[in-house]
Amino acid sequence: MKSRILVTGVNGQVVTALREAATDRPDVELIWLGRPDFDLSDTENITDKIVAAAPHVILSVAAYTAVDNAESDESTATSINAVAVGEIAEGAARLSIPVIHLSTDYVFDGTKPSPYLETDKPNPTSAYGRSKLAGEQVLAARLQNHIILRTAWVYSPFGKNFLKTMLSLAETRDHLRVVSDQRGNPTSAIDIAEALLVIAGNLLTDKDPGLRGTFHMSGTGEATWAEFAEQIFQASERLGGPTAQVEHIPSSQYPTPAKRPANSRLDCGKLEQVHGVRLPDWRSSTELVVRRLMRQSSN
Ligand SMILES: NC(=O)C1=CN([C@@H]2O[C@H](COP(=O)(O)OP(=O)(O)OC[C@H]3O[C@@H](n4cnc5c(N)ncnc54)[C@H](O)[C@@H]3O)[C@@H](O)[C@H]2O)C=CC1
Repeated sequence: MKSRILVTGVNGQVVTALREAATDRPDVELIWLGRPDFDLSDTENITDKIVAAAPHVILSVAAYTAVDNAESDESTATSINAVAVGEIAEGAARLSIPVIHLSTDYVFDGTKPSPYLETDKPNPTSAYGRSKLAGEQVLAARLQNHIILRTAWVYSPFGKNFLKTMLSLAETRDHLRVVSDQRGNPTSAIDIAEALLVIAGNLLTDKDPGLRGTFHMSGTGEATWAEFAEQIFQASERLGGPTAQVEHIPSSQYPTPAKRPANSRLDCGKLEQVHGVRLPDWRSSTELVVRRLMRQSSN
């Protein structure tokens, strides 16, 4: 029997990667609920629509992801990232199915000197981080059969992300100033999508409570944004694409409305131990994404 997997969102980085990942999986039937028919800011109808779709598992991917805009629009961010997640949990509870929910490194304040563990206390410093933490809490309170997967620094050939911004800026500039006092784990949406399908399979075949709960899932290896940019340009230059010199600057020289954690690194050992999932090294995945974008632009 095919696993019927409901994904929230119809586009965006991870959703698009999931569409691709499912195309060569005859054992998986992906269904999407997204705008305009399914709007997470219209929290009234979410539960009924989920129940009507009758999935075996839900991948809760869609979110209000405009980190800086959330500072001046926290109520919308909270409605989409937390209140709606409670309604998704309610739908799952009615169907007795699991929810796998994506969350973020921004639930932490970044003051820890080493990678964050699932047991570390969240302390978000931004409105977006607070809204995502509230989503985690509402899900955990309403549905035992859940996984919260915190990821970070997502990039891909799709949608908007740092990697695509760097390549596009390098088309017109030969020198870029990039923040070098924030450290994290760049994570490819393509790798996230593959992992989500494995983890969904694990939940559908095994009722063990040990497989449920909160897990960290980011690319293997770490970087600052400046180092990430340098790696992108190295790959791009090798493949005949645009490149630029990267000047390392402190965050104080690149002020943003939302405060970002200085340390975003996530310890992903628990996910590997419990689910057998370890995402590839961020450098090799960066190369793959740059390669794909180069191919697309030459077609
Ligand atoms: N992008 C990043 O660097 C990180 C993302 N995450 C989390 O990963 C998940 C996926 O992120 P991305 O794919 O990068 O996001 P994205 O911004 O590329 O896509 C967001 C998706 O949410 C949908 N969406 C937004 N508002 C909606 C609404 N009111 N109703 C229905 N759908 C709505 C969009 O249509 C889109 O499908 C999100 O839950 C995000 O919080 C976690 C850590 C880092």
